[in-house]
Amino acid sequence: MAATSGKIVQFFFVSNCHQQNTQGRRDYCFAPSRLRKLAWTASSMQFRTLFKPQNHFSVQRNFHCNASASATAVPYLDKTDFLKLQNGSDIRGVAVDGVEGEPVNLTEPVAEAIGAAFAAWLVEKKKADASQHLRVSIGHDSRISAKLLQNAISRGLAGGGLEVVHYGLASTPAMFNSTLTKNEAFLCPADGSIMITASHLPFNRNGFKFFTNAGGLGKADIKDILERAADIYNRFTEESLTNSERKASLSIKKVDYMIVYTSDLVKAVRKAAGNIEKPLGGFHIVVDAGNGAGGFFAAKVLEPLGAITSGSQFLEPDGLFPNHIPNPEDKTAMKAITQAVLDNKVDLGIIFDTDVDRSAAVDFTGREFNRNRLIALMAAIVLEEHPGTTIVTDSVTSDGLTTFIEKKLGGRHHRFKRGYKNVIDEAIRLNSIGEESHLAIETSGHGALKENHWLDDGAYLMVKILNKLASARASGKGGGSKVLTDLIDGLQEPDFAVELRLKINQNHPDLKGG
Ligand SMILES: O=P(O)(O)OC[C@H]1O[C@H](O)[C@H](O)[C@@H](O)[C@@H]1O
Repeated sequence: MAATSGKIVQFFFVSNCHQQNTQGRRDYCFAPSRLRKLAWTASSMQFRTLFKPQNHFSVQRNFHCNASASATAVPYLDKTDFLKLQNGSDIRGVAVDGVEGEPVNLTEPVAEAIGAAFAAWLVEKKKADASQHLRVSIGHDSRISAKLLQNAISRGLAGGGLEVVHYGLASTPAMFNSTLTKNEAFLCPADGSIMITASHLPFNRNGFKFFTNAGGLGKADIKDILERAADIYNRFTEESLTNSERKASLSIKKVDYMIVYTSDLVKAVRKAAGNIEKPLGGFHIVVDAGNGAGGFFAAKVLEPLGAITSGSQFLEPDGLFPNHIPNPEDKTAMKAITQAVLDNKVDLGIIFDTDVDRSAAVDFTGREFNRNRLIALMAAIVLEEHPGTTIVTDSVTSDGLTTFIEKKLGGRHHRFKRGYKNVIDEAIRLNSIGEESHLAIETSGHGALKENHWLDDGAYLMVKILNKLASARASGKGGGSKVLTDLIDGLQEPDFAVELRLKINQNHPDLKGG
């Protein structure tokens, strides 16, 4: 294996893979813990490409992974191992081996147990009896471990008696949307939905976000599911694993749900523009999907609306994220989309994170609409529609933003705990106690609107911005994205802002008892 720079790492999936050495011998690899039962099949797929992923390791893609686990190997894990996979209201773990100090903990059997646990949780939640076949939709982003985890979690769901529908490459907001859509031709609505993603985290991570039509699952639900998963996992037998695999092979269906989701976005822009077929005709807009799942936005949303999208970049899914981290909070990512805007002399640039629940934009001069500026822009748009409404944001927003929302726009700025689910739940709570709020948004680029079912959707935020562009032109105001820039005129910006994130060791003795 040759190195081009830095450290050489050969990546392989620990849970269910083998590497083939030069003599053609297969070396099986498993998580280094107490093995209770062990047997994997060896059907394989192989990748051989030299590339340089986002973490600057030089890596030769040379690994072989089973498409399915046919039988019965589960190393012993206890409840705490499962609970460590909780990341707020998501599940996140390491799914690909090879990064020093980051052993795989999101293996296929673990994912299968989580699927079975979600099935049991959902049946209980929906008070479904055995005759009702609840339906769960599953989508994933571009990560290299996506397919294996999809198949594993599907086995858990199918084993639990649920109908499983695969959407393939999808966005997180589309998955939530599938629980709301009523369209039997696309097997909707789904009773539950799972997005396989670790958002903007490095390529070796992966995880799950869960939805019902009531929204994303909260922290308590995730803990409940992980506790159930630990019990299920340690009760796995050869027979139960074979049975769930058989059920999965008989029951999994596939649909291209992104057709429904993207056409809803297109309809929303057309409607806001007074039912014009191509309200973005003549606008030149570039998209940077960072090789995540958001590439659809150029061809499936902007182009049908009439926009030119040439110069868009990193639209092809590549789970090694070879160009930049797909995250609008990341400086390199913002620099990349800004450069694309300036090089192509376009009206607007749009950037998404890997699973498209975060977004940001760049105006024609290269000015970034991210962090406080994105919130100010969205607040200006929403406050025009709902004068006086409360804008709920995360806690690290600037005082200049508060002044802008309250003094210039006439709204109220309600700062709350960081975390997209926290700000959304807070906005819903405020409405329930009589304080009107139409927007919950974070500096991270996550944002949800009341008019869109509080769906945390980076693509919908961009739709609101596109509506503004289209309506400004329809009313005779030209100037491309200047209309957006003008909306945040008067926003005071901090001269200097730096964010420090401290790694806290949860097991440190100083944290005990306090
Ligand atoms: O799902 P993600 O895009 O990773 O975001 C989930 C959360 O990640 C981090 O904790 C950020 O600080 C939060 O602002 C964000 O809500």
